[in-house]
Amino acid sequence: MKNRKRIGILTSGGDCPGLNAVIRAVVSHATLTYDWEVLGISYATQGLLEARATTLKMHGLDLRGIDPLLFMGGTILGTINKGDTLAHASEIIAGYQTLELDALIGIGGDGSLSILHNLAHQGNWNFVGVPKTIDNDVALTERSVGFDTAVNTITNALNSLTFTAASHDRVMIVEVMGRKAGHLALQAGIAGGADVILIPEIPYSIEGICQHLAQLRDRSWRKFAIVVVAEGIEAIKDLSDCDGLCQSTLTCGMGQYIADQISHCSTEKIETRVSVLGHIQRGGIPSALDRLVATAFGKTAVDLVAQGKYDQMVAWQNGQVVAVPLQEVMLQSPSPVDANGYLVPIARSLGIYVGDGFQFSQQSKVSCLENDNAFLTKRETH
Ligand SMILES: Nc1ncnc2c1ncn2[C@@H]1O[C@H](COP(=O)(O)OP(=O)(O)OP(=O)(O)O)[C@@H](O)[C@H]1O
Ligand SMILES: O=P(O)(O)OC[C@H]1O[C@](O)(CO)[C@@H](O)[C@@H]1O
Ligand SMILES: [Mg+2]
Repeated sequence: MKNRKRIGILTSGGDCPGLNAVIRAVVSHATLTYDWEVLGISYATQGLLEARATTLKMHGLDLRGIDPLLFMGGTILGTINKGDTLAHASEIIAGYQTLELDALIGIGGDGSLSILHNLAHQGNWNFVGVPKTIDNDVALTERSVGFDTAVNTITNALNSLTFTAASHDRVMIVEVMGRKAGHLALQAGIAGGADVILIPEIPYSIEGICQHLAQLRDRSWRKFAIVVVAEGIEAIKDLSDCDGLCQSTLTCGMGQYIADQISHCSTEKIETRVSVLGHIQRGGIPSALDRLVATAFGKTAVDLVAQGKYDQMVAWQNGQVVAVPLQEVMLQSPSPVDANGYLVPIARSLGIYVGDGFQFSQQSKVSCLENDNAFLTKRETH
C-alpha cells in the first residue's frame, strides 16, 4: 500500500533527441515540487502489458554529479512503434492498475498518442500526453520534441553536400524522413539552401524540376544543385518499365526515383548522387531548443497531473506552453505543411522550386526514355 502519489512515464513511437530531457524534467518536478514517486515504464505499451517498470530517481544515473539525461539522445526507457495494441488492450489496461498508477504521462507522436488516448478512455486512466516526433506532424502544437534537432542535422548535411556538389557540378538528391508530412524537408531545405524541395503536400512535375535546374545553369551559371526530397512524396508514374536504377518505387526510395527521373532532364546527362539520411535524423544530441521545449513540456505535464487535468496534451503555441484536449489533437493529426502558410512563399521568393501547384492528374507525365540523350522527347498528357 503506497502513501505517496505514483505517476508512470513512458516513451512511444520512433525515438528522437530530447526524450530524456522530458523524462528528466518530469522526474525533477514531480519529486522536488510534489514529492511523488515516478515509475519509468519500459518499451511503451509493451511495458504496461508486462507491468515492467522501475522507480526513477533524480540522481539515479549521474556520473560524478553530471546528469547526462539533458543531452543524451534516444530514450532510457526504450520505445516501440509497432504492436498489436487492439489484441492486447485489456492486458495493457490492467498494467496501469497492477503498477498502481495514479496518472500516466505518455510521450509520443500522433500514432502513439492516438493509441494511448484510446486506451486511457477504455481503462479510465488519468492520462497526459507530451508531443514528440521528428516529423512535427502532431496537430495543435507548433513544436514537437525532436523536430528542431532533426532540422539541424539535415541542414548540416545539406551544408556538407553543397561543397562536394559544387566541386563536381553534380545534382545532389537528399531524401529526408517525415512520413506523409513535409515539415522536415521544407524547413531544413530553406535553412540549408536547397534549390528544389519536394514535399507530399504540394504536387510537383519532373518537367518543372528540369526547367528549374536548367534555369539555375543558364541564368545563375550554377552547375550544381541541392534537391531535398521528403520520403512521403508520390511517384508521378510507375517505373516498372524504365531502365534506370529505380525499377519500382517499392524497391527504392523517392530520392532514387527523383534522381533517375532528372538524370534525363537534358541532352547533356545530369550527374546525380543520392544521400538517404535515414535514422541519422533521429539520433544526435538534442539542440538547445529541443531541450528547452522538452523541459517546459515535462514540467507542464506534471502540473496538469497535479491539477487533475487529464486527457490533455501539452502544446507549444505562440511561444507559450498550453494544454489542449487530446481528442482535438487526434482529430487533426497528422498535421501536414500548410501549402498556403508563410514558409512556402518564403522558399519560392528565394527561387526555390517547391512544386508546381497543379494536380497530378492534370499534369504532363514523362515517359520512360529509351536513351539518355533525349529530353522529354516522348511525352504523354493525361
Ligand atoms: N507503442 C505503440 N504500440 C503499438 N503500436 C504503435 C505504438 N506506437 C506507434 N504505433 C503504431 O506504429 C505505427 C507508426 O507509428 P509512428 O511511428 O508514427 O509513431 P508516433 O507515435 O506517431 O511517433 P513517430 O511518428 O515520431 O515515430 C502506427 O501505425 C502506430 O499506430
Ligand atoms: O524507426 P522506423 O520504424 O524505421 O521508422 C521510421 C519512421 O519513423 C520516423 O522517423 C518518425 O515517425 C519517420 O520519419 C520515419 O518514416
Ligand atoms: Mg507519427
